[in-house]
Amino acid sequence: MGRVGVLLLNLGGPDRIEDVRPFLFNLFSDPEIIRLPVPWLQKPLAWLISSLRAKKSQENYQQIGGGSPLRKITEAQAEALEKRLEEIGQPAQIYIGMRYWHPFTEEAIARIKRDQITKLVILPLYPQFSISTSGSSFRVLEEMWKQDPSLSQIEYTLIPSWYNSLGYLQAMADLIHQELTEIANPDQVEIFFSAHGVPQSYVDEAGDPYQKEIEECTRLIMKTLNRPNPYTLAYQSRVGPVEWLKPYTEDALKELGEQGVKEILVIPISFVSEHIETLQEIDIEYREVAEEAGIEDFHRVPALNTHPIFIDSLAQLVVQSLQENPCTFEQITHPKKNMKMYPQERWEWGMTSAAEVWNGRLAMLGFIALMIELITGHGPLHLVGLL
Ligand SMILES: C=CC1=C(C)c2cc3[nH]c(cc4nc(cc5[nH]c(cc1n2)c(C)c5CCC(=O)O)C(CCC(=O)O)=C4C)c(C)c3C=C
Ligand SMILES: [Fe+2]
Ligand SMILES: [Fe+2]
Repeated sequence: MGRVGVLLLNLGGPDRIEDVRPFLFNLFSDPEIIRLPVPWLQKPLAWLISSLRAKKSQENYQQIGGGSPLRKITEAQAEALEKRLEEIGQPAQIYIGMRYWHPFTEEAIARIKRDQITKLVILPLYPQFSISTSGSSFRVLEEMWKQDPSLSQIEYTLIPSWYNSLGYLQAMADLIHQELTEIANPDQVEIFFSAHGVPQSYVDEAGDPYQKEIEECTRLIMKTLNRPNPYTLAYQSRVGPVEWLKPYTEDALKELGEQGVKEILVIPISFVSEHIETLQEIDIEYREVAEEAGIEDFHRVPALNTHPIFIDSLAQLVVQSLQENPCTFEQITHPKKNMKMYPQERWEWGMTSAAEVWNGRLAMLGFIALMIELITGHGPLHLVGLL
C-alpha cells in the first residue's frame, strides 16, 4: 500500500498568553471566518479586531491556566490513534495540521513530503462540516496542492464529516451515560446540547450544511443514548453584530430557567477536545447565566479527548476511507449544490463592475471609520460588542 499517513486537521489555539493576539490575527485573516466582499480589507480588519479583542481574550485564557490545551490534547489523540491503527493492522504515520496556530497545516505538509508518504487520509477533528472549520482547512490544502506539483504524487482522500459514525455516537452516549449515573434523579435532567454557532448567512446564503449536520447529530446521539430525558439544542460563542444560528445558548438557558427546569447536563458537540469554549465559556460564563436563571444544578459532560471508543472510531474511519474511492478537494470545495466555499469570488454584490466600485468606496469609508474607532475607543464595533 505504500507509506500511509493520516493528517488530523484542527483549529489550533494559543499555547501562551503572548500568542493570543497573533492567533486572533490569523483567525480573523481567514475569509471563511469574516466573509468580506473585498479581499484587501481582510488583513487591516484582522489586525484591528485582533489588537482590540486581545485583552478580553487573554483574560479568558488566563482563567483556564494561561493558554489553550488544544495542542497537547490533539497530540495525545494523534498518539492514541497511531497506536490503535497499529493494533488493528493498519500502520500509519499521524500528522497534525492546525489552521491558526502551531503546528500549522503548512508544517504538517512539509513533514509529509519529507517522510515520502504516498497515501494520505485527511481527517478533520470536527465531527460536523462547516465552511468555517473543515472547509477552511480544505481550502488551504487545495491551494497547496495547486501551487506544489510534487504533492500530486500523494494519493489523498478527504473525510468531510463523520458526526453519524457509529463509534463516535457510542462514545458520546457513553460519556453522557457515565455523567448521568452520578446524578440522583437522572431521568429528570434536561440534556442541553451546546454547539458552536456560525452566522445564519453561512447556512442561508452560502449553503453551509453545518446546522443540518448538528441537528441530525443530536438526534442520533439521543437515539444511541436511548433514555427518556428531554433535550434542547442551542448555539454558543457568537462573535460580532450579525445574526447567528439560534437559539443562542444564553437565551435557551434563561428560557429553561423560566420553565422551572432545575438541573441540566451540558454537552458540547462541535468539538472533540477541551478548549477555551468548554473550560471558560461553558464552565464559567454559562454556568453563571444558568444559576441566575434559577437552574440549581449545572453539570457538563467532558470532551471526548482520548476516549478509547472515540479513538477506535477514528481508526475505523481511516481504514474505511482507504478502502473506498478517494474523496477529492474538487468534490467538497466545488460541490454541485449551491455551496459558496470561496466568499470573495462568489458573493453576488462583487459581480458587476458598478458594484465593485461601490464596494471599494464603502470599504474605504469603513476603513476610515475603523481607524477612528481604534484611536478613540468609541464607535459601532464597540457598541455591538465585536471589540
Ligand atoms: C466547530 C467548531 C467551531 C466553529 C464552527 C467556529 C466558528 C467560528 N469561530 C469564530 C470566532 C472565534 N473562534 C475562536 C476560538 C475557537 N473556535 C473554535 C471552534 C469553532 N469555531 C475553537 C475550538 C476555538 C478555541 C481554540 C482554543 O484556543 O482553545 C475565537 C478565539 C477565542 C475568543 O477570543 O473568543 C474566536 C474569536 C467565528 C467568527 C466563527 C464562524 C464564522
Ligand atoms: Fe471559533
Ligand atoms: Fe468561538
